[in-house]
Amino acid sequence: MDAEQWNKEQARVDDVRSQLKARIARDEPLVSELKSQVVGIRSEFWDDVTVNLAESDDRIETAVSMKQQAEVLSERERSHRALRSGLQKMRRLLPAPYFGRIDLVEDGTDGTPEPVYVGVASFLADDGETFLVYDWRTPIASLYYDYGPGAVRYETPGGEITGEMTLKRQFSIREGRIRSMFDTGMTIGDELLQDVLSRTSSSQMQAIVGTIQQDQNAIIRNDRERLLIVQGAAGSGKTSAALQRVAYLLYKHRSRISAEQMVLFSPNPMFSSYISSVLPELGEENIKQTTFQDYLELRLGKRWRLEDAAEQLEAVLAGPEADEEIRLRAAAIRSKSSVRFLERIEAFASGLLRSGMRFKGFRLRGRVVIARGQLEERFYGMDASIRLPNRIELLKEWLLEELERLETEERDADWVREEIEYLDNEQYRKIHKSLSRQRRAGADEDESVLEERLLRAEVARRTFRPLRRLAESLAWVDAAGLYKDLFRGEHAADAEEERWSEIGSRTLSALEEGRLLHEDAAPLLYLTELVQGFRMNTAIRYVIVDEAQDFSAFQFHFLKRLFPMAKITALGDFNQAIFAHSTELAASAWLQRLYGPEQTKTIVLRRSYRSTRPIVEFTRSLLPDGSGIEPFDRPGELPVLVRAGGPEERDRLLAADLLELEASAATAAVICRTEAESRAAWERLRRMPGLEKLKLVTKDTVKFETGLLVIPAYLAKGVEFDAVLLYDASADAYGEERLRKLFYTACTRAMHVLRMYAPGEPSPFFADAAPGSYREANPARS
Ligand SMILES: Nc1ncnc2c1ncn2[C@@H]1O[C@H](COP(=O)(O)OP(=O)(O)OP(=O)(O)O)[C@@H](O)[C@H]1O
Repeated sequence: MDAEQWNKEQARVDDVRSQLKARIARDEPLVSELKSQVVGIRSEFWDDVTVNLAESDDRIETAVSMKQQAEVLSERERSHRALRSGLQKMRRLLPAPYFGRIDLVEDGTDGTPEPVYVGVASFLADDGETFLVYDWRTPIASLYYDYGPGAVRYETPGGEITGEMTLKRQFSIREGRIRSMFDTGMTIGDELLQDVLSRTSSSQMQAIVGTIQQDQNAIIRNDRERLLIVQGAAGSGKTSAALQRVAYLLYKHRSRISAEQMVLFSPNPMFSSYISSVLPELGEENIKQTTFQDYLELRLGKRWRLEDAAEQLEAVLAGPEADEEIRLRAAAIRSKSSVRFLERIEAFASGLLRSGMRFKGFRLRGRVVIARGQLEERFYGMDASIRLPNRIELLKEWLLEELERLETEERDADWVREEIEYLDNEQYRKIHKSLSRQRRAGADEDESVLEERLLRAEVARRTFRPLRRLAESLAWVDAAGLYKDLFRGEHAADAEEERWSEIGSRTLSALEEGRLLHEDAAPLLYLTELVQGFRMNTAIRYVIVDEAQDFSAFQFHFLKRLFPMAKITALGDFNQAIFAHSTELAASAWLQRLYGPEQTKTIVLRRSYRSTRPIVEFTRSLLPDGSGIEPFDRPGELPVLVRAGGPEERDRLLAADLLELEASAATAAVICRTEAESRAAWERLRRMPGLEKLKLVTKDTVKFETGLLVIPAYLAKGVEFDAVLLYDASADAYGEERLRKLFYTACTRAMHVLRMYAPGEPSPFFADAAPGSYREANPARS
């Protein structure tokens, strides 16, 4: 880049910055002035309105006066909000007003190229028309991500615009100084990306707007189909794209959709904390984040001891695959997460229209007042065309009426007389108040008769209250009983799932003990909702599912029903499918069918940005179909397999490496297979000199912190570390084929350094790695 160009661009940066500073200086006092006005109006609201309610004229005057004040207040609040948000944007732009420039000659104009500067927010000149900076989410800015110099086109709300791009330039600006500047072709410069990717990790994910790649941009701006599936290699920017997508959608639909109308399903609370700063960094409010486990807890948690996904995984990893119990458990998880089971539950639910429904009767003081049989009789006495949830609703209405009738009837029962003795003072006071009211109203009953009548009514009402609540809650539909039926008698005999009868007896005994295994939670809830009717949330417009390969068929069906007005974005990587119930995303026929092919789009991301080229070359060669994964050309050291004579030696070598890495890496993570292994490793390592500060991450850790840490592989999903030290890469730990994806997931967390320690024979996965893609070290012997 010649000096003249550089100086010109620097002069423009200086100019934009001085306009920003002038505008900030102008608006700052205005914002504080408006704020004090708002606070003032709020506190004086009642002083300034004439409150006089005595005469009707006064009342009108009061209402008018209040309305006027309220209007002034909301107008000031609006202006304050708008000005404050403008100020925040300008402050964000000040250190680096933009990161890109394209020159565009629109078709039908005089041929003069129009420069378009792209930054994190728009900034207009004082004339209110000239864009000094365009927000990266404006339609014209999409050219920056989608094209290189040459013919271009983009969509605007007013139609398509075509033209020619004559220049594409990227900047790295810090504190107002241009640090680097490149003219580029199609892709957004490797140089800048190199620069961004070579940094060390942090406790929070970073925004990537300056270097979004074309395929990522397609994810960010897609707003057509109901379901967007993204299958992307480890580190290909799925989570990043998802978050910039949220920012884009909030901008695009800013007058219609707010952050509360979006929800992101993340794998665990620590991951939520890791990504929580991206949207604020982009000037947007955070959207609600939740986990599927939270939803299950909310719906089922009170009645059951609910196992979570981590506990399930730990159970499956607790012993060798050949272990009979483990094999059975894995088979159960697979079967219960399958589409076949889902369809079987649906068929079972339709069968309930004719027979097999289960209810729980209502008891009052140990006596059955509404028997199961009565409920069944009414249920099956209804017209055959009425759907299950409608029948339940009708039955509930009948139940409430019936309870009311019973309550009236019961008032005269002897037990009521006895219960009256136990009424507390408060109750008595209430009744006497009501008594005197009725007296005033002219009731001519004898005082004591009237009192007794009221007391009896009160006792009956109190006693029936829990029954009424029960009726409302639909807990009288015996959903667990119905679910158990799937594992008993004719239904179990019909099942095609492998080893169903053994799975059945395990399931039944867990349920009897009040334990709900993770794989049973979603199916049980699904069956319950098929019978009782689905609860819906119609306010949510966008649902983002990260680590979507960990969602089962049931969970996707839930999302569809739970959020009927939402578009769903499902991002995942089948190669990181560490749970037995995982979904193949792009290749999954049933997922494609969820909304139908017309409403489904799949985007595949192949390029991996997180790790250096040597790490990607090593990790992809562990996969049977890994050749499709493209490394980004960032140099680094070869992954190392450190052979140790035994666990003690491994600990010593690993501890020495940790201490050495501490100087260069913001975060070095010792990754273990399970929580139990992590805890044991942590106990051993932190006793070594210098490692007292080593942190242990568990599923209860809610905040992601940098430093030296020990973490189980499944919790490390989605996050990244400068250095990864695989605690045990021996055949003992990773000898089984089923652990390949867990091994891959652990290794792909590394950005710059990957070291794997084998205290015994190394895992057979090393034999599959591409020749020369890692080196061996045998430090103790060398
Ligand atoms: N276009 C980009 N520009 C700069 N950095 C990027 C870009 N795309 C991805 N990255 C970086 O690559 C790393 C991995 O991104 P991210 O976590 O979004 O990937 P992922 O596909 O969700 O990974 P995984 O499936 O392994 O969890 C992050 O550090 C992210 O900032």
